[in-house]
Amino acid sequence: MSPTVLGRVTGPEELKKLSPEELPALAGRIREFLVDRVCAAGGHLGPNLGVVELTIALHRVFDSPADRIVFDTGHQAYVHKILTGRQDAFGSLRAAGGLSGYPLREESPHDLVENSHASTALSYADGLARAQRLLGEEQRRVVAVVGDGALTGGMAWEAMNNIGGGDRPVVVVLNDNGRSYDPTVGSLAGHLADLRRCRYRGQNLFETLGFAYLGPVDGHDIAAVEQACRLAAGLDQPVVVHCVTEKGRGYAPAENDEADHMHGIGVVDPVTGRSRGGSPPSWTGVFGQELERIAAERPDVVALTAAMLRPVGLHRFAQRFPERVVDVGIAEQHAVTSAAGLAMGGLHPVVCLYATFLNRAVDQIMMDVALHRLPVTFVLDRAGVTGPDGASHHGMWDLALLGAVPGMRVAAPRDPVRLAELLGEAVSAHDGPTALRFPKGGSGPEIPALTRMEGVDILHRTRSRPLDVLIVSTGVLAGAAVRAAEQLAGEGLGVTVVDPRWVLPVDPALVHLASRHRLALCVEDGVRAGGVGTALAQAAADARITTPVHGLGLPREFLSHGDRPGILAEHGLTAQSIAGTALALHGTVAAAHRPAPGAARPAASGAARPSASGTDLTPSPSTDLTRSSSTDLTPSSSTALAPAPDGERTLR
Ligand SMILES: Cc1ncc(C[n+]2csc(CCOP(=O)(O)OP(=O)(O)O)c2C)c(N)n1
Ligand SMILES: CC(=O)[C@@H](O)[C@H](O)COP(=O)(O)O
Ligand SMILES: [Mg+2]
Repeated sequence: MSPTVLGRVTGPEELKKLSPEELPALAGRIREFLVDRVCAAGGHLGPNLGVVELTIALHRVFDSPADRIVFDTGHQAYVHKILTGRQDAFGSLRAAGGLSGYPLREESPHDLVENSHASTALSYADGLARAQRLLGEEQRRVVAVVGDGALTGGMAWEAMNNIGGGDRPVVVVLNDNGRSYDPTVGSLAGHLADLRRCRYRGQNLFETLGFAYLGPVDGHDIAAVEQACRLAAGLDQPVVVHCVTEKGRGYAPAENDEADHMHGIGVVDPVTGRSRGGSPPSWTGVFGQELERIAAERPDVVALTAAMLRPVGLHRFAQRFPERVVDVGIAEQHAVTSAAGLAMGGLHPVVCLYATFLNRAVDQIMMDVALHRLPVTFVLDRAGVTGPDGASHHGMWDLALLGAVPGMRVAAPRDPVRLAELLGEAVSAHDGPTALRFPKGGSGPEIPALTRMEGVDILHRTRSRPLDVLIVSTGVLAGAAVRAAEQLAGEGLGVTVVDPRWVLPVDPALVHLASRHRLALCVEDGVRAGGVGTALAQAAADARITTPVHGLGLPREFLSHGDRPGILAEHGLTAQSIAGTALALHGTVAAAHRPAPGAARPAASGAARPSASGTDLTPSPSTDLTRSSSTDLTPSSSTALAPAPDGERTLR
């Protein structure tokens, strides 16, 4: 096997020059390359090992980027990246500023769609094919590569309906590894299994819907896939090329991994396929265990997942209560409305999703659940900054979206103890929907409260000082907020840190607390605009409270990939930055209200005042105090500060 065959492929043109005899060696080298790089960086290994030959064939038959190749979901596009000139960038896979784990237009003209949310490729393909026809560019082919899992999504069938009903020659390459859904999940799995066994030649769903059908093709036989694709490319109608592949192929640890053939992995030892170090209990694990405990006492509790049984922590629940867990496939919208039906029927459904995938089902949450005030609990894993999966995976929109849903109560546990407590409260609610959000990764230590006041946990207070700053911390930012308060206390400020636990809608107790302070700062691991800070500012304005309310969170932008701590730091969500922001804001507020007739008004400045302790308390990068502060969420700029009266030194 020539080690240089991979190095020679610097783009599709070079790939096309290889002889058929050289291709098995190329496939072997690509597999070695994938195992080496993905085990070192983490990422999607199994899906890519399964599409090596298929992707080689696609790039030899079609002429990308003139022909449009759209990868559904995009987690299986590593081989495509290798073949389109990006081998050298794999050392930085999924790291900040490095190669994205999904197609990314700025990386290459061969990348069309920046995705990760499944089941969209056929719709893109439909639109691209229509556009080409209208523009007279029909010599360009449109190819959608879609997995059997992605094909369980409703959008895929909305597109199939349109494509099959027309005569646009879209080529649908179905990458069927039979892995991404439980055969009991749906009837589609059974139909594909029948097609794989060449049965039901007279009852082919794709043909019935207006597609030509080529297959089943051995997806690891490059010549066979090439032949089928060339045939498909010559047809003047929509066509499905049904390729049968094996997820994780060619790497024993992935082939033998029962979970999902090493679908998505962290950093692992390439020899064993196992991670080298132990990791602390994950939020997901704590949740799964607690739901199982609750379900043992509450026969009405049922769980739903959209093709993510293990990733959302329901594996053990499913083993123990197989009748009480529903995996709907990649079908978040259906999951939500089906949960509404379960609730109408007298059960308490717990819909377990990644926060980013909640976006798919906002209308269903609003109209099918909330309008009917149904007791459905949404558990949003991977909320906030997720990290290496990038822009489409950060679960940063949920607070803003759910904040708009009438009757929705949202909780954000700060530690595993609160997760258990809040989950219990959520499934005890009978009069409307509830949601719980927590991030990706390890759950961390308990953060005890000093006291609980009207359901709000007081995490820190400086009793002997004036009440300068109220920090409202949401969820896991509590630890950073408390450390920030300790730094601020060292600077002579009186600071209170509270964790409302139920963050939306805003608890009136928070508004009252804000009124006792000169300044309120809300910190959240979500988009700032429309989040908890915005809601608190609105509630304060409605109550005619004049304390300025500032928000510290994520900007309304698509944030690229990197590691979670790095991204949080970049956006001012560390103890140091929270303290710096609070200090700077407090300085501005105090200066603005210092009566100094004749004295020059101090210019508002983004710089924190010099630190007595010598600590650099630079405000967060998102706090620009020289402009009308982008973080000032107080609705009316004319509101004046009303300091707490003298003597009001304790919380009430
Ligand atoms: C809307 C949405 N929900 C859930 C997911 C999580 N997810 C990522 S890949 C995947 C399985 C996809 O299966 P398939 O398309 O067959 O690809 P395979 O991994 O088998 O290659 C799922 C459920 C997603 N990406 N998008
Ligand atoms: C493509 C996709 O949506 C999932 O595979 C996701 O990348 C997994 O993320 P986690 O690694 O956080 O489970
Ligand atoms: Mg699959």
